[in-house]
Amino acid sequence: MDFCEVTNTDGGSNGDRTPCSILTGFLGAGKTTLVNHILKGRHGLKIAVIENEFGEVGVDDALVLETEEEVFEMNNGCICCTVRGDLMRILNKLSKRETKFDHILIETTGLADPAPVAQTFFVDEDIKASYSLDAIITVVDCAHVIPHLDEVKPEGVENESVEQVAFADKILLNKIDLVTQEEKDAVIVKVRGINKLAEVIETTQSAVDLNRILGVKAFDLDRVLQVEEDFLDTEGEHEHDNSVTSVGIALPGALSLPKLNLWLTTLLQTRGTDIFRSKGVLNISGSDSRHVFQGVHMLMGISSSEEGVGRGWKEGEERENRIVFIGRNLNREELVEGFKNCLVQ
Ligand SMILES: Nc1nc2c(ncn2[C@@H]2O[C@H](COP(=O)(O)OP(=O)(O)OP(=O)(O)O)[C@@H](O)[C@H]2O)c(=O)[nH]1
Repeated sequence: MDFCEVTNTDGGSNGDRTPCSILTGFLGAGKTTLVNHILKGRHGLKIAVIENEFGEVGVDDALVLETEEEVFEMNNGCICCTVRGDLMRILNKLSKRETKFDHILIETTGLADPAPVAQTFFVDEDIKASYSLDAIITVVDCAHVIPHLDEVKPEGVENESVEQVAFADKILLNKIDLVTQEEKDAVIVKVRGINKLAEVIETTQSAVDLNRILGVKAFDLDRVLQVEEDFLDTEGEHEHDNSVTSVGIALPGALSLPKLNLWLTTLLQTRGTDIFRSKGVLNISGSDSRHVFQGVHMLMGISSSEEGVGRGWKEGEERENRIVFIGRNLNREELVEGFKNCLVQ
């Protein structure tokens, strides 16, 4: 992979304020891949990552690279609603540290509206004094985004996918390896219909030149106020699509890889329209490697630490299997039963 040098080594600081980027994009678009790409870059920046994950059984901590950078988890709700207080607390705590970070990355869940997260930087006096919002970076999955952008939600319910594109300062058109030229052009037309001003950058594996996204001072409050005039109104309500839920399962034991492959392939082939996202960390029978499962709608893959994906099991670490499904009409019992059937007896 290309390593990118960030020449602006002050992290695009505004005075003493630390620049922050909000990384957003629908489920499975490539946000964690982008975080890993940034952490691997030779940019000389001391970066903190704040992660928010949807669902009660977290696996994202296992998917972010082992790194010297500090990663903070916020898994008690959605960043744009209930955990905004947690975000403010983490940011305020970090600003009081003696060793300061050069840049903060905030990865939202794929179902978050970035606007209330961005609002945090303008309504809290301590945060305003310590941080500047550098850019909202939206990762778009070219292969899957159109049905999500087109979806008509019930009255009053937000289309988070549209909000994520609308508020973006930088849009990564990711997974261009999965689409034809015509499909990509259709995504560009759709995205441009929602946001005419953001810079659009085509990527695979979220591999973007970091000079184009970090320390860029791209967030423009005036533009956002044109998109949403009550952006600074902290009393403003936003309603999520509650038909999208998650089922998280944690199981001890070892799994049979052929059984698991068959179960997941069949499940996603038949239910992959409703199951938007699935992911997991797995203990496979007969293998000492830690396996990672990734699914976005019907596309899925299982890879292992032996192949260089994720880290291996640590000495003494409990080899638990954790899997998460996010989507509509999920049947917990059926999913638990299916997953359990993949255990080696
Ligand atoms: N083919 C292809 N796959 C990609 C690309 N970028 C990311 N992926 C894969 O897409 C899957 C989801 O990527 P993540 O980075 O975990 O996506 P995410 O947006 O963090 O997902 P959530 O946090 O669950 O919303 C993984 O299997 C990635 O390896 C790409 O450009 N092309």
